[in-house]
Amino acid sequence: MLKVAVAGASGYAGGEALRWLLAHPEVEIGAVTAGGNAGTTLGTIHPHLRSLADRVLLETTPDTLSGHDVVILALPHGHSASVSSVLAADAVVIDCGADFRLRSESAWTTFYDTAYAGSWAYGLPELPLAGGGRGRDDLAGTRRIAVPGCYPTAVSLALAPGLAAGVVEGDDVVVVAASGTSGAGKALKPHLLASEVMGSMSPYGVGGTHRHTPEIEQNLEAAAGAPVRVSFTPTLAPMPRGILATCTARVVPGTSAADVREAWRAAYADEAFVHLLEPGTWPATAHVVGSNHVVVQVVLDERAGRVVAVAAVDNLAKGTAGAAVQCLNLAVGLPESTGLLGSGVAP
Ligand SMILES: NC(=O)C1=CN([C@@H]2O[C@H](COP(=O)(O)OP(=O)(O)OC[C@H]3O[C@@H](n4cnc5c(N)ncnc54)[C@H](OP(=O)(O)O)[C@@H]3O)[C@@H](O)[C@H]2O)C=CC1
Ligand SMILES: CC(=O)N[C@@H](CCC(=O)OP(=O)(O)O)C(=O)O
Repeated sequence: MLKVAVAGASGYAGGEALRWLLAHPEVEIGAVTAGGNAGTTLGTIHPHLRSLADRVLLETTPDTLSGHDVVILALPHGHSASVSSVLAADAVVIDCGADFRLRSESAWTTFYDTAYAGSWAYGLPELPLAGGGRGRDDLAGTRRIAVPGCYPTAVSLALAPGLAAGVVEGDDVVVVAASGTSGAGKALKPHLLASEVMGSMSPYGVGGTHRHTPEIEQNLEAAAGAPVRVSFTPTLAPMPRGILATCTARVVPGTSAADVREAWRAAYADEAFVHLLEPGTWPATAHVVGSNHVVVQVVLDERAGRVVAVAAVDNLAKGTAGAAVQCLNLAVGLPESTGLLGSGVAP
């Protein structure tokens, strides 16, 4: 059995990591740690995690996190470098935060206000890469993994097949994506009050300012093998979980609808968690909530000369904690889908 600690277990991502770890046949849950909630029980914070209700949340220190095979960090940005640097080099550390996602220091300093900490192997196993590889090629046996952001997961999986297959241009990618409110974490924020969010949708981070923009470009550039420019607009939707990303990009002249379909079909034909839907059916967040699955659809808009690619993910599952467990599996040499094949919840 693998002994797994979760830091930030009182938050949404940490709680979701525990939910997946409870369903994992090879995992024993070790330390669960928090910030201000240290000293309280998990049952007070996450009453849905019934079997862990009596576990006391510990402080997040090198002592409480040492002695584990795997440590999952679900902390706010800026904390992972100091926490991970004191953990044993042979422990697998999987960071759900943004700290180690970007390979470009200048992109980091443009979009984040903490010091650049470097980059780790990027945890998007299904990402099709230029030249035929996959994101997972970097992950087997790795000890340090950065889990992607939730929007970059949805957008990258929606569009990368077309860029990797050379049927889509990368210089004019436009993305509008809606997220449920849990994407913003559990801390109290005025714009997330029920009376602000219920019955309303609103954009934020508009005008190329959202910090996921460089991460999306990094992924799509890895798929295209060439520079990519993205205009990304996130929106907040009145639902607790889920992301729906609607992405458009110009097609390479001469590309047919069949070429488009084949690029996406081939990219995901063998994937356990990413599913290209039958023509005419479109992704919905309700189809993936509670699961580690991603649903994708693509169509050629012939009048506009653009593909429209849509993906739905659960931001807390494949968008964070499910991905963390998938990366754990790859890092320790277990089958990638171990503990993750459960269905979603509906309605
Ligand atoms: N929510 C989502 O959909 C996604 C989140 N992520 C990433 O996962 C990470 C966690 O996000 P999320 O769960 O949403 O955030 P939450 O605000 O819900 O949880 C944050 C967690 O970090 C703990 N924490 C805060 N400050 C400190 C500190 N100084 N020292 C130790 N622990 C601290 C909190 O403990 P306490 O409450 O006890 O103070 C809590 O357990 C973030 O980096 C986020 O970017 C990534 C993808 C998607
Ligand atoms: C709705 C909402 O506020 N979402 C968050 C994204 C959450 C996430 O995936 O990203 P990180 O891991 O990079 O924090 C945001 O827009 O910042």
